[in-house]
Amino acid sequence: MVDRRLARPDDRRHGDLRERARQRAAGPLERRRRRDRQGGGPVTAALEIDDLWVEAGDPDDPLVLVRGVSLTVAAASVVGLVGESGSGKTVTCMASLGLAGRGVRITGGSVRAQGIELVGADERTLMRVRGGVVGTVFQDPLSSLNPLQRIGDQIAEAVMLHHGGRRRSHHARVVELLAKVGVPAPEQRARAYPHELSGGLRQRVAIAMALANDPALLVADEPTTALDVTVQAQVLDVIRSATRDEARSALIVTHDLGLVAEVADRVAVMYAGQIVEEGPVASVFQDPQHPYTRGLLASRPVLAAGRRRLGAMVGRPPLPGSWPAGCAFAPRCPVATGACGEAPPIRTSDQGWSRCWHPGSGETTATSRAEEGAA
Ligand SMILES: Nc1ncnc2c1ncn2[C@@H]1O[C@H](COP(=O)(O)OP(=O)(O)OP(=O)(O)O)[C@@H](O)[C@H]1O
Repeated sequence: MVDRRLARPDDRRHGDLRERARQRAAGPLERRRRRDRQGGGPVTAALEIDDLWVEAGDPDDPLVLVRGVSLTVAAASVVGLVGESGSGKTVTCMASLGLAGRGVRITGGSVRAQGIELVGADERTLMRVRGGVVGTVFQDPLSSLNPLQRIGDQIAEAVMLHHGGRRRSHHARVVELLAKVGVPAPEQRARAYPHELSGGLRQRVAIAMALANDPALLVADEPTTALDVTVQAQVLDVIRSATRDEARSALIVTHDLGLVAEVADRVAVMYAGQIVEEGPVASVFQDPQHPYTRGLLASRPVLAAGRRRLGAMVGRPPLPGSWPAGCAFAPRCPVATGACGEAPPIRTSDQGWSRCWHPGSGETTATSRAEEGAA
C-alpha cells in the first residue's frame, strides 16, 4: 500500500475541461507535442541517455563517477531521478548537458536531446540546445540569476539568445512568463533585483527563465530542496503545470520521493554511479524490486504520522573509487548472498527493470548483462 504522501491525486474528473482549456491555450509547439503524444506524428524522446560513462581526475588513473547509465525521458513525460547523496545524479545530468565541471569528462555513451547528439557536440550546438530545447533549474536559484540585473532584463535576455530582437520587444513575453510561474504583480516584479525577492519567488523566476524559449524538456536538479515546506508545495505546483499541463517533458533530480509521486510518470533509482531500478512510479513505489529502492522508501520521512521516521537502511553509500565489486549495494543489503559478489543481472518487471540477484516479488524475466551484450 502506498501512503497518502505518495498517492497521485485523481484528476480525471476535471480532465475534459482541462484538456479543452489546454487546447485553447496551446501554442504551435505544444500542439505538436500533444499530437505526437496522441500518435498523430513522429515521437522523438525528449532525452535519451544511452550507456553513459563519466570520469574525473587523472585519465591514467581515473575516478569513475557514472557507469553505463541509460535513461529515456519520453515525449511529454516526467522522470524522477532519485538516490542518496553522492550516487551520481547531478553528475549524470550535468555531464549530459555538457555542463560537467572541470576535469569531469564523458568517456562513453550517447546523449540525445530531441534527437540532437550532445556527446562530442561543439559549444554552439550545446548553447542552442541549452535554454532552447532544454531548460535547466537548479537547487539554488541564485546560481542562474545575475544579482546586478533586474529579473525582467535577465528573462528578456534568455529569450533574445534564441529569438534575437531587443530586450524591450520581449517585455510582454517576460510578463507572461512571470505570471505563468505565479509571480504576483509581474509588471512590477520584472523591475526587481534578485535580492529583493524571497527564495520561493527567486526559484519561480529561475523556472520562468528556464521556460523562456518553451523548451521541450526541463532538467531540474533538486528544485525545491532549498525552500521551506510551504513554498516547496507552491514551487511543485509550478513544476507540475509546466510539465503535465503543458505536455512538457522533465527530468527531475531529487531526494524527495513525495515530489516524484506528485509529478513524475517514471522513476529511476541511482546507486554508486548506476541505475539500479527504473519503471513507472506507481509500480516501483508499490512493488519495488531492488532492495535499495525498498530501503529508500522505508527511510522516507513519514510526515502524515506527525513524526519523522528513519527506516532501516544501514550504513552509507560507498564513494566513487571504493565501489564494491559485483552489486555495490550488497554490503548494506538485507538479502545479499554470495551471488552478489558478481555483477547482478538485469531483470525486467511490469514495464520496468532492476539490477539485482534477488529482486522483489512479481514476474521477472532474467537476462544477464552479459547475455544482453552489456545493454
Ligand atoms: N569533479 C569531480 N571530481 C571528483 N569527484 C567528483 C567530481 N564531481 C562529483 N564528484 C563525486 O561524484 C559523486 C557523485 O556526485 P553527484 O553530485 O552527482 O551526486 P548526487 O547523487 O547528485 O548527490 P547529491 O544528492 O548530494 O547532489 C560524489 O561522490 C562526488 O563527490
